Amino acid sequence: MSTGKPATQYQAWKKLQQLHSSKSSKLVLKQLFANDPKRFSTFSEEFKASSPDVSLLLDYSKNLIDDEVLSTLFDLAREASVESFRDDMFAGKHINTSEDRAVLHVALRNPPTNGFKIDEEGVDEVEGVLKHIKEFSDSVRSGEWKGYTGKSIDTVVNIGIGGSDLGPVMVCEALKHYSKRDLKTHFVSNIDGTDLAEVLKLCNTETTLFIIASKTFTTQETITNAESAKAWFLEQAKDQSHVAKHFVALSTNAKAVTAFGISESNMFAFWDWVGGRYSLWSAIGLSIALSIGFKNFQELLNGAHEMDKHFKSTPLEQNLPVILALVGIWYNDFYGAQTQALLPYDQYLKKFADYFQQGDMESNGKSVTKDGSRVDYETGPIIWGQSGTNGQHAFYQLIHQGTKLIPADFLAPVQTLNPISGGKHHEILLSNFFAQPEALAFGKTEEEVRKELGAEASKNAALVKSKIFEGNKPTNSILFQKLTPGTLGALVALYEHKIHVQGAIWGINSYDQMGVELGKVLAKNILKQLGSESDVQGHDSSTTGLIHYYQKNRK
Ligand SMILES: O=P(O)(O)OC[C@H]1O[C@](O)(CO)[C@@H](O)[C@@H]1O
Repeated sequence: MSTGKPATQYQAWKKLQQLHSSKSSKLVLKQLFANDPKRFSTFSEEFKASSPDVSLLLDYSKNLIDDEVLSTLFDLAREASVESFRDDMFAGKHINTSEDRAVLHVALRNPPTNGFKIDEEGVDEVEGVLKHIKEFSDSVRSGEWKGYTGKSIDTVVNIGIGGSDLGPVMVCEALKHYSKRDLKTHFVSNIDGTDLAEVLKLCNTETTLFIIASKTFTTQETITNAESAKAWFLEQAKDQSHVAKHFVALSTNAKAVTAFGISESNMFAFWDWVGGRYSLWSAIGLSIALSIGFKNFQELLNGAHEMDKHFKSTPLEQNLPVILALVGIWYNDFYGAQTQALLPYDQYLKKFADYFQQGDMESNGKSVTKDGSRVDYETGPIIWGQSGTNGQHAFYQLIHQGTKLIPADFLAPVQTLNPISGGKHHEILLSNFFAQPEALAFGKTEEEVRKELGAEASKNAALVKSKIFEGNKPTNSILFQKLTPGTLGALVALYEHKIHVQGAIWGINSYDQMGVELGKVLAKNILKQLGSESDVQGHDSSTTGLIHYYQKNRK
């Protein structure tokens, strides 16, 4: 188990505080690189999976660290029992203590041959569900699965929210290159009727398959959207028995699925040891398998499994998720950085940051430790970002010259999947991928600006100042070979394990999400009161005023 101790109690934490006060002014990237020609090779690690396609290089040399800081960060990981907590997860211990659950998404991407045996209900059913996914996706993709008028399926609509949406959305976008183009995939998540209404305009009842994805099968948004989709379908199809050809469910809740009108044979199961935001590897990935085919889905799982093996067996000093987690903690807890940017230089990864907003922020956005003490240090960062080079023309100004420290991860493929115009686009893209971390780290001095401006510099002091780049902004750079399903699996697992390590050090439970409950309960109560003004009871004057304004003005 993780110690669950407040992180400030670790000796290494105290030492890191001292190191930050005594040497942060000396951790200047320009000097650190000048003093050590081997800095890149010292502070970079390569990950190679057994499949030659899946490899990546993590360069973390452009961080505000030296040997002493880094070795103290590794001491912190050891003191916080990161290794045994990791082993507990793989062993199926109930590390999600508040819900008394194992955390076993790693068991979903575990080939059956390596003897990973865990005594937890459902672990031995993983293969069976994968087989079900294979058979079903093959049959839909081949056209063998027919709708109620005998036509094949050409449109898939996944209805789900949070972890039952974001993973499939991100992966289907990321692996679009491998997708079956004549099978359209749509995602409906928001309770806002606009979301469903706009997707239904693109669908034909005869050829559309609805996937109702909900771990609990009680989520208000998903069940309401699913019911409206079923009503839309039945308006045309008329006969309730046709639902079986057009609606399938992904859930842990067989009772609620059958009550909704979907038979158990059309249900793809998973288990409560799969957290929603870690569920794309489970039956929740059905839309992925439909889009890219089961073989590619399996490769995605295999790539993640390779990263699991790396995380499980590599010494901390060479362990990529551990390194990312530790340098993240250095900024989050000692430099006071509030956010972490994820900046993929690959258009296919444009949803990567959105996905890890839930992955990271729902996991580590906690303020009490596992034993209930209020933390007196910062926990999970705000995750944000977008694909390069779009971000450069939007928010990089603030990263370069604003007042905030924004640690950023840059990710890019060595090889593009679309080498158009003789590879020109990719070379331009990558030149930006290389240039931005360089500019952030080394900046531009006043002297350089003055030289560049020539005579004008002496006339316009403000202009000179505005053109200075202070530099010393930390980044990680991740270069992967090519965006294959396996590589994506490895990248996602890399960040999942980073989140795990950070949660272990902060002593929090990364695997529950109590913070989403209160708003849900209040909304249910308010929904009952929206009928008339006199029903609106028990709120503050602001909430009451807003509801009354709505009631007076709705048509
Ligand atoms: O799959 P379900 O049960 O519909 O839940 C959807 C999402 O709601 C949450 O519980 C809260 O947002 C997430 O953790 C989960 O991914």
